[in-house]
Amino acid sequence: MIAASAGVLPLDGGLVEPALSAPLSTHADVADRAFVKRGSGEIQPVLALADISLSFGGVAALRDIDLEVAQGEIRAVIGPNGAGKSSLLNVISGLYRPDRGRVRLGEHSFAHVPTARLAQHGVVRTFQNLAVFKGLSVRDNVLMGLAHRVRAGFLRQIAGTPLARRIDTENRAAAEDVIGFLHLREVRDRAAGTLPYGLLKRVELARALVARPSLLLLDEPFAGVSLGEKRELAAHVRNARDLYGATIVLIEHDIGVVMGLSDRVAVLDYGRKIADGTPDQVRSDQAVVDAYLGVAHADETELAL
Ligand SMILES: Nc1ncnc2c1ncn2[C@@H]1O[C@H](COP(=O)(O)OP(=O)(O)OP(=O)(O)O)[C@@H](O)[C@H]1O
Repeated sequence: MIAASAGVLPLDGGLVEPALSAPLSTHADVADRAFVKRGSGEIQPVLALADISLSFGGVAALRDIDLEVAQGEIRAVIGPNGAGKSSLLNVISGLYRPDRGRVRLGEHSFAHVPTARLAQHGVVRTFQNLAVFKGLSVRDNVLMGLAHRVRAGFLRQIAGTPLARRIDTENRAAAEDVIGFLHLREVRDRAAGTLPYGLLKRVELARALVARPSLLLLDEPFAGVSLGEKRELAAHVRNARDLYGATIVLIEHDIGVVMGLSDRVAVLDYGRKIADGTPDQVRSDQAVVDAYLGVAHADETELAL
């Protein structure tokens, strides 16, 4: 087995009922609408990393990484412990400045992504450790996902005006929409701290989605979630792409869930990208097998997923 958590999840048939009715996309659909067309007709990925390298002292966390993420794609980055997954997500979200290389978000290219302006570029990131406010209701937690839209100082200035009321009404409508979408209506008034962990992860996803990001970065979204909750959460992540239109990049340890959910998977090992392709391509890639097992294998070896 590739890893202790690498069980096969029946994701193809195990989707929970979506809150909205729309056809679910196939991998072929994603390939069709893979890139944003520029005026010139040139195609452009939503996210592109070029030649990214990053070291900590003598440790090369990332080496010469190229990665493209197409619009509407669910793109996973996997790899053994210490492979560089978190470093990569931190570079994309601007928490780390790479030593070399560029990050392009849509039309904008950065040597160091401005983390404080991520939302302006349509990018939202979740963190591995839950960042839910336990004393707040589910609804208020979701509303926090819109807090960046209007500066607090401006809100204070316009308090009580029709504009303030309109912003509040629009925000509440957006929150209700995503609460319904993620099947959280029954718990919307409950304090988040009273909910089980799997539901909290869903609240976090709701808070990330409420701003309708064009690119959603998920940091180990399935960590600590039970098997049944993983299936449900995976269906919600897929629906976030299919019905909310978010392009999704996720780093994840649970390879089983990744293989069932992702359109393409990039594999890191010791900071290098050693494979990049569809789940089937990656699953049978000898370098990937070797990286996970840490030993050389006969050519016919396949990942036992
Ligand atoms: N802030 C940091 N300071 C020093 N070294 C770091 C820092 N962040 C990452 N590293 C090192 O960079 C390498 C890649 O780490 P990273 O956390 O990106 O890997 P990972 O694939 O996310 O690992 P895991 O799956 O265990 O979370 C490791 O050798 C790690 O020790």
